[in-house]
Amino acid sequence: MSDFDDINARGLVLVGCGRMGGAMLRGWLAQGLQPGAVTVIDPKIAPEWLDMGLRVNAPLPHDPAVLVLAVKPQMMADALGELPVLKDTLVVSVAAGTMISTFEGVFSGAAIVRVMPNTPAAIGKGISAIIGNAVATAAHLDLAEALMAAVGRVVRLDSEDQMDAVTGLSGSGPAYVFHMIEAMAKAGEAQGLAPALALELARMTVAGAGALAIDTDEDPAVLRENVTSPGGTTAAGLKVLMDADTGLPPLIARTVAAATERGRELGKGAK
Ligand SMILES: NC(=O)C1=CN([C@@H]2O[C@H](COP(=O)(O)OP(=O)(O)OC[C@H]3O[C@@H](n4cnc5c(N)ncnc54)[C@H](OP(=O)(O)O)[C@@H]3O)[C@@H](O)[C@H]2O)C=CC1
Ligand SMILES: O=C(O)[C@@H]1CCC=N1
Repeated sequence: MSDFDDINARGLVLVGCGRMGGAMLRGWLAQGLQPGAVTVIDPKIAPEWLDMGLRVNAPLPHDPAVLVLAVKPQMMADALGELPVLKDTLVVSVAAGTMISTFEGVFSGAAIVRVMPNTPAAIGKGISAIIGNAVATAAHLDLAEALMAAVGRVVRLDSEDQMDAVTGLSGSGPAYVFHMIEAMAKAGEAQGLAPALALELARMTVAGAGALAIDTDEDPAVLRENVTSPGGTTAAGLKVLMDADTGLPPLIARTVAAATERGRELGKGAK
């Protein structure tokens, strides 16, 4: 990615190198970000990051191209309090809930882009939604988009109001899908399959269906119908899964609503 040229020259600061910060960093390094251009601030950084040539808990460069904030929303105030004033640095936050206005209170006059990524970014298969503040120019948004495009697809939002729903859907979404794998494997076991076999079948079924869903222009409903023979096994299964009262649709609706609401609460400072 050509935008890494500026970042490699001026530096990128990553505050918080846990599950999400680490997933993005892994993706960026694979795409050409130079380890020596990255300053990672994380007091309890995992040992795996220590021998990669990163600048770990080192003094910050005086004018980094990008500051990425990837600490938990509940830790954000502490993390922000430890940072120096930065000039001309694009501030990117991936924190759920934490509003752009919170960062504007700390980085006065700065371009700020709020991003909601997800952990498949670690293998370049993430989806990120981005929204900038009023100071963020087209160039700032392009830089944020390029950074996130290095680890997956990017969509731009019209309004920050959409961010909690995005968080509840795609930010948290990989966990729902992993749980689907767990649940399918358990269900296979209940029908007599050995645990390892059931897990392998469930994992590859979800992975293969996901790959097929993005490899074609077909609507997911059509892909579903392609599996469903009239009077066959899938129809019998879907009768249960698609039940309007007890099936997946109301369950997923409640799931995404609960996650979205939690994002709103975090945005209001809930612990
Ligand atoms: N995980 C995910 O799938 C996604 C997460 N996010 C967002 O990413 C952010 C990070 O989440 P996640 O990676 O899961 O959380 P983690 O707890 O895995 O990572 C956060 C890291 O930040 C460290 N940390 C805590 N305080 C500070 C500080 N003051 N300065 C520097 N580092 C600090 C933590 O250390 P310690 O463990 O010692 O506290 C930890 O290593 C959250 O805001 C979350 O909303 C967004 C999308 C998806
Ligand atoms: O669970 C969380 O709060 C974070 C945000 C989205 C995914 N993980």
